[in-house]
Amino acid sequence: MLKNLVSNSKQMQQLIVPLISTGRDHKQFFKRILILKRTMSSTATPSYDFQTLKVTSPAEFVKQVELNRPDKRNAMNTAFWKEVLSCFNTLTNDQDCRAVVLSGAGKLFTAGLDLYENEVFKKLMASESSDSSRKAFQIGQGVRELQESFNAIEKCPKPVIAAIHGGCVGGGVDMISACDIRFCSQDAWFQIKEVDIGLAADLGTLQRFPKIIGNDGLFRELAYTCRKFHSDEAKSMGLVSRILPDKASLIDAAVELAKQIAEKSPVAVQGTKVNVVYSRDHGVYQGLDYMATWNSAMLQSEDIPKAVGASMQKQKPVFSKL
Ligand SMILES: CCC/C=C/C=C/C(=O)SCCNC(=O)CCNC(=O)[C@H](O)C(C)(C)COP(=O)(O)OP(=O)(O)OC[C@H]1O[C@@H](n2cnc3c(N)ncnc32)[C@H](O)[C@@H]1OP(=O)(O)O
Repeated sequence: MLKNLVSNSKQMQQLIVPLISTGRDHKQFFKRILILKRTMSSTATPSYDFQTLKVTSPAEFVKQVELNRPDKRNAMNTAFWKEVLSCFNTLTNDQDCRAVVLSGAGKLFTAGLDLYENEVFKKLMASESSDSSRKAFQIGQGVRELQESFNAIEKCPKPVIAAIHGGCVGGGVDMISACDIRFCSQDAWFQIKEVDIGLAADLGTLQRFPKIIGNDGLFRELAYTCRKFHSDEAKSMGLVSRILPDKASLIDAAVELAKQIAEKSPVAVQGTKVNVVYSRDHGVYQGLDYMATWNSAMLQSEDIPKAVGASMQKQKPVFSKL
C-alpha cells in the first residue's frame, strides 16, 4: 500500500526499496521511516481546504485563490485571517505553484473587515490587564498577527496578481497593496475606508499603497477622506495596470498573465520578486549587495543554460520544479 501511495515519486522509491529490504534491522527501519515521513511532508500535494477561500488550479503551475464568502461580500472574519496566512504559506512551498491569481467570488472583491463578526476586535481587546501599557503590548501583538496575514502574500516568492471586480473596501485595499500586480474590471471601485470607522489603516495600505502609486498627496487625500475612486482613476494613478470590460475577461487576463509568468524559470522569477521587495525597502547599495549575494547562489542554476539554449534555438524552455 505504501508503495502504491508514493509510486509516482522516484525519490520515494529510492527510500522505500531499501526500507523493505532492511528486514529485521529495526534501527535502520525507523531511521528510514523518519526520512520518508520528512520527504512525504515536503513533496506531498498540499491541502487547500478552507472555509473562506477557494483554491483552484486554472492552468499548470497557476493557482487561483478566491475570497469565498459571497453572501457577506467576502467580508474578512476571524477564520479569514488565519486561512490567508496558512494559504499563502502553503503556496510558498507548493512546487506546483509558480504564480497566483487572487480574486473574489460574487458581486464584489471584498467589503473589508467583517463589521458584525467581531471576534477579531474582541480578541484584540481581550487583555485582562488593568495596566494600559501591558494591554497596549497585547493589542499591538494582535495587530501584528493580523498584519502577518497580508505580509504572507508579499513574502510568498510567487508573483500574486490581484483581479478586482465590483468593490474593494478597507482591508481589501490593504490586501491588494501586498500583491505584485493589480488588474480590475471596468466596474471596480476602491475605498480606503478605515478613517470612516474611526481608525488608521493598519494592515499595510499606509506603507505600501503610496509606494505603488508614487503620488503622496493623492494617497493622503484618499486615506484622509475615504473618497471612493473608480477603475479609470485607479489606472491613471498606477494602482492597477489593466482594466478589463467585465469579471470574466478580468479573470481570463489575470490567469493568462499568471500562465506567462509560470512558464519562465521559477528560479529567475522568484529571485526577481524577492529582490524587488527587498530593494523597495532598502537603499540602492544595500539592494545591490543583497542581489549580488542572492545571485552568487542562483547564477549556478541549471535554468540559465537551459533558458539561453532555448532562446538561441527559438524554442520554449521547460524548467524543472523548484
Ligand atoms: C484591527 C483591524 C484591522 C482591519 C481593519 C480593516 C478595516 C476595514 O476594512 S474598514 C471597511 C469596513 N467595511 C465597510 O465599511 C463596508 C460595509 N459594507 C458596505 O458598505 C456594503 O455592504 C457594500 C457597499 C460593500 C456592498 O453593498 P451591497 O448592497 O452589495 O451588499 P449589502 O446588502 O450591503 O450586504 C450584503 C451582505 O453582506 C454583509 N456585509 C457587507 N459588508 C460587510 C462587512 N464589512 N462586514 C460584515 N458583513 C458585511 C451585509 O451585512 C449583508 O449581509 P446579510 O444582511 O446577512 O445579507
